[in-house]
Amino acid sequence: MNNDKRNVYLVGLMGAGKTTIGKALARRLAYHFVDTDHEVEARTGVGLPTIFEIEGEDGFRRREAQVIAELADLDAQVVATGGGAVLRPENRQNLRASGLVIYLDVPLPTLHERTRHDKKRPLLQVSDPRQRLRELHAQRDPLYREVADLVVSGSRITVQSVLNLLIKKVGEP
Ligand SMILES: Nc1ncnc2c1ncn2[C@@H]1O[C@H](COP(=O)(O)OP(=O)(O)O)[C@@H](O)[C@H]1O
Ligand SMILES: O=C(O)C1=C[C@@H](OP(=O)(O)O)[C@@H](O)[C@H](O)C1
Ligand SMILES: [Mg+2]
Repeated sequence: MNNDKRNVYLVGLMGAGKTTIGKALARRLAYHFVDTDHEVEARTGVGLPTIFEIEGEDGFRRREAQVIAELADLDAQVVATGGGAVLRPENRQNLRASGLVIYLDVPLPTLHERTRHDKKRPLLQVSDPRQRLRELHAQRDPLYREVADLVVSGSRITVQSVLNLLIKKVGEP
């Protein structure tokens, strides 16, 4: 991959498969895998719900931005970002400057199905998580598209389909 696109970043809403696809993609590319949520948890020693409880979403966003800024200095990383990483302009800038960005664009019913029993996503612990997902989609879809080099759409995105598009875009890794 060319010089200024050193990493691969996956963006998209909660449940899109950034963590799942990211891990498999890293194996296929022989890149290092980093999940920014896991990195924030490893650094703080507590889970995301606790961080949100103590520091609020803003505190979490600061920590997330710090992790992304550090990753932007590295090479050969597949990075699963958190769904809200695109909210901060500095993150959008860092992603675009240091990697190829892939938007996993998954239909809302699938996202809801995949996340409905989950307790680890603080933003979805509300009385109407479907409505929350709709709102987040309305707010963020334009931002995902703004940063993305590639958009992969569908309810059954496979690592192979991502890999094929990636190769079409930038050639064999
Ligand atoms: N491509 C996929 N096909 C089917 N299920 C998936 C796929 N990607 C993720 N999942 C499932 O959806 C849930 C959320 O996936 P995850 O990778 O954590 O999403 P994200 O990191 O984007 O929030 C997990 O239970 C995972 O097993
Ligand atoms: O969409 C969001 O704002 C968030 C998504 C989560 O990551 P996933 O997208 O991997 O679930 C995690 O960063 C946090 O709960 C906030
Ligand atoms: Mg994830």
